[in-house]
This record gives sequence, structure tokens and C-alpha cells, in this order.
Amino acid sequence: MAPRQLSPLVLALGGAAAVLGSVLFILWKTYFGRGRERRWDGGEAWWGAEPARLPEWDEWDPEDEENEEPALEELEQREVLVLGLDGSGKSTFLRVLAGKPPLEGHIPTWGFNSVRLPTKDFEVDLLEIGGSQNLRFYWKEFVNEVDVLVFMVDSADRLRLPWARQELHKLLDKDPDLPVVVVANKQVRAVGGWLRPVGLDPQVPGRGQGAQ
Ligand SMILES: Nc1nc2c(ncn2[C@@H]2O[C@H](COP(=O)(O)OP(=O)(O)OP(=O)(O)O)[C@@H](O)[C@H]2O)c(=O)[nH]1
Ligand SMILES: [Mg+2]
Repeated sequence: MAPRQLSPLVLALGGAAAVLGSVLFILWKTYFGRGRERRWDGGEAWWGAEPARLPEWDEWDPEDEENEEPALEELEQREVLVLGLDGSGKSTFLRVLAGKPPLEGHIPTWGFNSVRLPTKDFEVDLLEIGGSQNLRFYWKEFVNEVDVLVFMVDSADRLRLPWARQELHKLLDKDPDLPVVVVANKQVRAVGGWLRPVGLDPQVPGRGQGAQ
């Protein structure tokens, strides 16, 4: 029997997904540079660093400029990849970190979304890649480029916890040394525990697990 022909719609969707992936990859490379060396040091918890504070207008004195801290462009950068299934709360997390109110309803991220947070010593770039199924394929391309992975889990979405677990473990297989923070989101709506369903032991040192 002759093999079935792929419909033009399937071909077009496949082509669009491939183009989107390539664009994502090029943008990422342009944005963060190629082959970053991970600068993780367990004793150096840079995310606890004091946020940069801009001076109040009446505090500003031009004579202080010589003693000023390095300009933002001179600061070292840290890259944080924020992944998780669609609807787990990645965009909301980034918005809240950037001091913006959460959006009403779920507006899927069809590519990526980023926030830059200055701290006293570093600039931290957080990059979300959308969690819909056709974008998950590209996640693994980025894990070796970042300093930390934040993996967002919707604690209330119990039916999809095994999928979340599977996706997380695929990423960890790709880079076993990657520092990971698992955020158990939407806990108010969840019933029961969450860490074990995603396959991580809360007692294992070296894998930070955050909970919201
Ligand atoms: N109750 C509750 N709802 C949340 C929380 N965080 C996000 N949401 C809601 O969950 C829905 C999805 O949130 P998003 O931040 O868009 O999810 P996402 O992970 O970025 O989804 P994709 O971009 O599709 O991968 C939205 O309706 C949010 O308002 C939370 O902590 N608690
Ligand atoms: Mg999103």
C-alpha cells in the first residue's frame, strides 16, 4: 500500500514550527551569546543579592559620580531559564518579578518572553519559553546555555504532573549539573503534596526547590 500523503496543512504547520524554532534559537544566541561557561558556585547565592536602588532625585550629587558603582552594562550577567508546562504560571512569575500585576486569564506565550532584573552585583536575565507542546521540543536546546533552570509546576493540575515530571527529567538528562529550582505554583488551589509527584526528593542537597 502506498504511504499516505501528508496534508498541506500538516506540512505548513510543521514548516511554521521549524521556522519558529530556528528564529527562537537565533534570537537566543544573539541575546545571550554562544556557549556560556556556567559560573555557578554553590557558595555564591547570587539571587539573594541586594537589588540595585536608584538614588532619589534629591539624593543625587554629581560629585558622587566618581565613586559610583559600575554601570549596568559593566555588570556581570546571569541567565535563568524559566520552563514548565503551558499554563503553569511562567509569564505571571516574570511579570510579578518585574513589579507588574498578573494578567487576567491565560495568554499563551508563543515564543519567548524575558525580563532583566538588575541587582547590586549582577544583571539577571530570566527567559521564559512557552510551554505548549510544539515549543517544548526546543527547551533542551537552551539548557546548556544558562546558569539556572526554574521549572514551574502547576500544583493544581494533578492530571498533568506526570508530564511535568517527564519534561523536567528530560531536561536534567540533557544537563545533569544544571542547578534547578522547582516552583510549586498555585498551591492555594492544590490539594496534597507536590514534590514527590515531580520525582524530586525535597531532602536532596544541591537541587534547590522553591515553593510559592
Ligand atoms: N491561582 C493562581 N493562578 C495563577 C498563578 N500563576 C499564574 N496563574 C494563572 O494561570 C494562568 C496561566 O498563567 P501564565 O503565567 O500565562 O502561564 P504560562 O506558564 O506562562 O503559560 P504558557 O505561556 O502557555 O506556557 C493565568 O490565568 C494566570 O493568571 C498563581 O500563583 N496562582
Ligand atoms: Mg507564558
